Amino acid sequence: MKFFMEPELHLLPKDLSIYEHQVAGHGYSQRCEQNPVKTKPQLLHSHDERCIYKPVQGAPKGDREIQFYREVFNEKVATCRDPDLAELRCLLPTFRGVHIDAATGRRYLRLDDLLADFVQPSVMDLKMGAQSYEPDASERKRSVELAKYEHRARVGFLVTGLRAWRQERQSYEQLGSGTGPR
Ligand SMILES: Nc1ncnc2c1ncn2[C@@H]1O[C@H](COP(=O)(O)OP(=O)(O)OP(=O)(O)O)[C@@H](O)[C@H]1O
Ligand SMILES: O=P(O)(O)O[C@@H]1[C@H](O)[C@H](O)[C@@H](OP(=O)(O)O)[C@H](OP(=O)(O)O)[C@H]1O
Repeated sequence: MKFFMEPELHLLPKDLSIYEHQVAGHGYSQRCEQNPVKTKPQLLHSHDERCIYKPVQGAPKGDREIQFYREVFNEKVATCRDPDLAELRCLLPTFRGVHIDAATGRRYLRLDDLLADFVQPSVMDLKMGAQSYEPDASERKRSVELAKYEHRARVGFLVTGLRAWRQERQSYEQLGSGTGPR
């Protein structure tokens, strides 16, 4: 019940749908698998609010992400630990608080849907940098990340997912992690 004591927590609205334009990230691979049992929480969408609800990840990543958005979108920029963070606002979806699903206790970040104005949007998800694990990552995490794209150290980024609308075929083309320059 700890979460209900947080001052800036709101209830998750009803009538949310699974976000159809997610191309990578947590929960995505499971969504693509044929297994009907989905244990990972999914990115949710409110068409009317033009927002997405992104599941807060486990510790420590989830709370770090909340802290990051709270600092960037803090109205009192002068009280930010790093006022330069406010310059990131124009590059990020607007953060509109943390919501909780009362039934499960799971928390969600409410963010503007960057694709709300687009019809048949094409989306590419990238991870910047030559490495995507922390210095103290487990051997397992290292090998999972290294196996995703063998040219990453040289190319300097990884394409984690790409979904492009093909007008001539009137359908989406989907490419997964590991796509990229060779
Ligand atoms: N505000 C948004 N508007 C539209 N689509 C979004 C938004 N946020 C996320 N997405 C979609 O969800 C995907 C995953 O988002 P994101 O990379 O933030 O998730 P993540 O689980 O933190 O991923 P990772 O841990 O791999 O960085 C994006 O590639 C995009 O398809
Ligand atoms: O799509 P899935 O199957 O949920 O897979 C997750 C996805 O690849 C995330 O990008 C990754 O987090 P990071 O980008 O933070 O490494 C996470 O690693 P994790 O399990 O170590 O959190 C994976 O489990």
